[in-house]
Amino acid sequence: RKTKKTNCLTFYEPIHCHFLSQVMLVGDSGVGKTCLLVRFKDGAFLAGSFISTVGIDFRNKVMSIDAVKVKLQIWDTAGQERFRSVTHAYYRDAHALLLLYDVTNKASFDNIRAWLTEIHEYAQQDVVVMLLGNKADVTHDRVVKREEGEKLAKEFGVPFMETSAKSGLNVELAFTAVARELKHRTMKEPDEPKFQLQEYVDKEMRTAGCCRS
Ligand SMILES: Nc1nc2c(ncn2[C@@H]2O[C@H](COP(=O)(O)OP(=O)(O)OP(=O)(O)O)[C@@H](O)[C@H]2O)c(=O)[nH]1
Repeated sequence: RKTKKTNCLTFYEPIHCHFLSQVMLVGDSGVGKTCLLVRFKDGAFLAGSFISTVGIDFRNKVMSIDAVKVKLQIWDTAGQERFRSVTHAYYRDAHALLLLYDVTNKASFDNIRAWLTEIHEYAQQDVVVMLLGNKADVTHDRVVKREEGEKLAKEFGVPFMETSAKSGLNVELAFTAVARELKHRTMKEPDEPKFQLQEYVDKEMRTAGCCRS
């Protein structure tokens, strides 16, 4: 039996099943969007001087979710204000948005409300949004507590976790969770319950024994 939106043969050949999803990284300049993507794609950290993204860049990564191949096309957007009109044009086609702030930069956290307004204005209504507090490896210069991130995410009804492109903390998990949500939305049976993204990440973090104090 073929599913409607994909070319998946769900019962007979699940491994041949695949679909493409667009995931967009957004947030202020310098929060670590490019580094998060490089960590996810190549397993490395871009140390050294900070080169700001110009316009938009993208990379693909195929993930296997329950024997289904989910190809993520990940768009790394420029956080700088002067490229905003370029990024606006891409929102409409995004299936998921990873919205980042930097836990060592209060302004990047305060700007999350403005980013969410912009998402509301330009993205599809049912877009998956996840808030990420990046640079969680930094201890001495941290100015945004994890609880503050959780509170803001709750207020806007979006899932949340802290990440570190430097140490790799929760990077794979953030993309896996989004890929699972997208796979679920695309392939779910009518009577199947909704995928609970926050529950999934909390459970995975508990299993890994990390990140919740
Ligand atoms: N300690 C630490 N530094 C990080 C982390 N992620 C990124 N950085 C540093 O933060 C700076 C900015 O990272 P980028 O990934 O280029 O930031 P960006 O959000 O892509 O910036 P724009 O392209 O201007 O939008 C770089 O100097 C990185 O080395 C992290 O998780 N921990």
